[in-house]
Amino acid sequence: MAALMTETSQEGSAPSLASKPSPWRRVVVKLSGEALMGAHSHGLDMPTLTQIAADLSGAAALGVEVAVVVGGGNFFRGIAGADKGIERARADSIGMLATVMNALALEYAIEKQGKSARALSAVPMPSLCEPFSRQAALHHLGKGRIVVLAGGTGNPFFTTDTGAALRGAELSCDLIMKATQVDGVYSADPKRDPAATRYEQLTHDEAIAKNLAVMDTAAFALARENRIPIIVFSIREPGAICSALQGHGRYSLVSP
Ligand SMILES: Nc1ncnc2c1ncn2[C@@H]1O[C@H](COP(=O)(O)OP(=O)(O)OP(=O)(O)O)[C@@H](O)[C@H]1O
Ligand SMILES: O=c1ccn([C@@H]2O[C@H](COP(=O)(O)O)[C@@H](O)[C@H]2O)c(=O)[nH]1
Repeated sequence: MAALMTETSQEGSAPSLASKPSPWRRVVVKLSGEALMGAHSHGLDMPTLTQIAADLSGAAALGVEVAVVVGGGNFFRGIAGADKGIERARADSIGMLATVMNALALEYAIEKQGKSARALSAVPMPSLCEPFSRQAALHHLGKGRIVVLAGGTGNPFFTTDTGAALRGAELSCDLIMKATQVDGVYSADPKRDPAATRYEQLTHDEAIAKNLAVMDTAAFALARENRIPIIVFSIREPGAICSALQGHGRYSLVSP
């Protein structure tokens, strides 16, 4: 396990995780729904799903217990539905269903890699997958299975970022890995502001105070309260999850 915390410097200028006193034992990966659509404008791209499933399997092979909270932005976001006139709580229900679709696809793709996986949903739908419970998740993690968590928190008016922070806390994860479209936390949304500058390291307090919207405030606050560090990195790079776990690659570290 200590091998995960390599003493070598990273390829980029991101901060070293090598100084963390204990190695990563259990992590929660927040996987953007949009990451699953590849070059398409929505939906699932099988080669991309396969690549991410291989990366997650590789992470488990490093000896890390891996839980994945999957987003739904490739299919539906509640806020977008509300903008079109759907009552927000109802729109969020549709959004949560989107995350279940992604979780089922990801569970399948991981199993195709020869790695055992279990999808657990915060919105019970037992004919499709197991309902989420802390006990069930810990049981599967203990068996070495990759746990794919669907439905976010199970409640409207939240996002899967908050779901990841919540599951990170209740499953005693020692790291939240935000696998997204950008390679770190910026001073502003880099997709909208080309002058935005990238942080190598910052605190939860700074992320909240400066309203850095790569994750929502509730997620940053929950992680801060439970003293869980977050790394933000681009999932577009093949093997990005394994690299980040080994302290390589480009990421921003958010820590207490
Ligand atoms: N300060 C910032 N630093 C970095 N990215 C930011 C910042 N502010 C906004 N963003 C945007 O946040 C996005 C990531 O969060 P977003 O919530 O959109 O996606 P997600 O939660 O990863 O996944 P999903 O596709 O499932 O909704 C980035 O792609 C980036 O454009
Ligand atoms: O706890 C939650 C998590 C998610 N939702 C709804 O699902 C969509 C998709 O999730 P993303 O985090 O945006 O990928 C989200 O927009 C919400 O509508 C939810 O209601 N509760």
